[in-house]
Amino acid sequence: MTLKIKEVTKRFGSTTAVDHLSIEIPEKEMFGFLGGNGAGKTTTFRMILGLLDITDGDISWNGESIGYDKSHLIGYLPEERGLYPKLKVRDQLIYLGKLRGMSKSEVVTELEGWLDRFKVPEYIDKKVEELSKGNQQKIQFISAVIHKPKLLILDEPFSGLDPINVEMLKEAVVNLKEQGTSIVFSSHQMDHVEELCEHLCILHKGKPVVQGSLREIKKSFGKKNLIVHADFPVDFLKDFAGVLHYKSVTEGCELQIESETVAQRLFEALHGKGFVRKFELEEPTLSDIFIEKVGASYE
Ligand SMILES: Nc1ncnc2c1ncn2[C@@H]1O[C@H](COP(=O)(O)OP(=O)(O)OP(=O)(O)O)[C@@H](O)[C@H]1O
Repeated sequence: MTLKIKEVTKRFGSTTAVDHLSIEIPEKEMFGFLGGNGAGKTTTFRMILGLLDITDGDISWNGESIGYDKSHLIGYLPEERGLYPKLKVRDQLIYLGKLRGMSKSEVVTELEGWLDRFKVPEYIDKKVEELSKGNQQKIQFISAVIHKPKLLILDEPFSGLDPINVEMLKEAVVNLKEQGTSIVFSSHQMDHVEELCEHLCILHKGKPVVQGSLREIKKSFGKKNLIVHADFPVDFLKDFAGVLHYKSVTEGCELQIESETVAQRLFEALHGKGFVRKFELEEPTLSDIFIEKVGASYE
């Protein structure tokens, strides 16, 4: 089971929201779909769901064209949450589950399982409007997964959740992946993507600017974060050529450097000045990569 997005373009009049995007997402994969505001993420999701026509290109699921008729295979947690406030959780989910071909008893069994898992079994008889925003989000998540979709699209799944609920939802998402669900997920919180995704794509103005495995992407960026802890003042390092950012910390400094060769020069400059307790080159974070690739041309 593979989702294939092939050379997909979407135009709204003179605006090109998605521009020649190609992605493949296999089974048991959690794929990170990143981009700044207006990059084209939601537009892509809506094309996958068949809610928007594709201007050019093709999206297929397991070799077959995808569209509205495949909606029972897909689960979607939209960024703008949309539950009926006056309905009880049970009735809401029965309604949504039936739309996806489930019987009432199947929905109730699944729903009870999920509510137990989220430690809120009593919510079954509550109206949505009686729940806090974060708890409404749990219900919306359940509504996206209750029919056991093969492909799950999560738009900013963790926004608005407290750290305990973030962990609970992460665990649920990882379990679904392990059971075989393909998951595409967008987030502005890079640490979540870094923790959960093996592959990712960063979109900028509709075009993919970084794409591939997280490990390879990091490797190709080189180690540009340097940590220096020393028993003597190290602020003279900030004046060296190739030092892009300098931050003083209690034990020394943290630097961003142009390339690994700059680190070699700094290492030599520290020689004989005193005791150096730490000199460590670190891989860039996903946030560093995002800022370098997208930030440079950000409006
Ligand atoms: N129905 C529409 N009509 C015209 N333009 C649209 C429409 N939907 C989206 N756009 C434009 O397409 C571009 C991509 O928007 P999209 O909502 O896909 O971005 P996004 O990456 O989801 O952003 P965000 O992170 O802010 O949710 C934007 O320039 C947006 O204004």
